[in-house]
Amino acid sequence: MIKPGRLIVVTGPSGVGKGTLVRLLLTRHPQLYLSISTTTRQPRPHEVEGQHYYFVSQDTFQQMVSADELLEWAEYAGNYYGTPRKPVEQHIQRSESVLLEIELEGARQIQQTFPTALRIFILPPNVAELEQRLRGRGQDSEEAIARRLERAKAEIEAANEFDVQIVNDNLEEALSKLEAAIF
Ligand SMILES: Nc1nc2c(ncn2[C@@H]2O[C@H](COP(=O)(O)OP(=O)(O)O)[C@@H](O)[C@H]2O)c(=O)[nH]1
Ligand SMILES: Nc1ncnc2c1ncn2[C@@H]1O[C@H](COP(=O)(O)OP(=O)(O)O)[C@@H](O)[C@H]1O
Repeated sequence: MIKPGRLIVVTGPSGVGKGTLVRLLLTRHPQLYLSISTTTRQPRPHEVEGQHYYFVSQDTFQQMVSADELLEWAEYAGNYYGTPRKPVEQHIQRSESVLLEIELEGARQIQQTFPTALRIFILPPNVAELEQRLRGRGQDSEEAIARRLERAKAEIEAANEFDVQIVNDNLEEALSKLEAAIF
């Protein structure tokens, strides 16, 4: 069984399927708490405030950084993203396990502040498939897709820094590997 109150970080390039895997994981294991990030990115049409993200202005984000309200934060493809500190600490204190779905720089910060966190990197079968998934998702502009792909190369090179690497080729198989890593 998973140790109570554990922090689990899931990282990987945009479009690799992190969100899909994490959603499925939560359906099967509702005892896991998924941290809801704060971002300066504009909401996508289906995204709901407080469910997918807390959408804030740059000023508000900066104030949160200054007040040390974020456990980690990073700039990604022209926007800022960060993990609100309080809910994570509260759940960990209650011995509940917390999932963070964040990018590489944030995962590196967590390595410093929470060295016992379990850090998992999700890889695509190949970069062409990653690009297809980003386009197929149909959520981002050409410019946003290009920035995500550019960032993806450096991210994939850092996969070995993580405790576990999982290739998301077949979704069910990747989900099973994710469960095996956590539980
Ligand atoms: N460091 C950090 N990264 C985050 C946070 N929330 C989301 N991200 C990452 O920011 C990147 C962009 O997220 P998003 O714009 O939602 O695009 P998507 O992941 O491709 O759907 C992804 O790699 C997310 O995992 C956060 O709180 N901190
Ligand atoms: N194993 C997979 N095989 C094929 N398509 C996938 C797989 N996993 C996810 N996808 C699709 O890829 C796209 C990006 O997935 P998403 O979960 O939004 O990625 P991320 O959260 O890492 O940016 C979505 O359209 C999703 O349905």
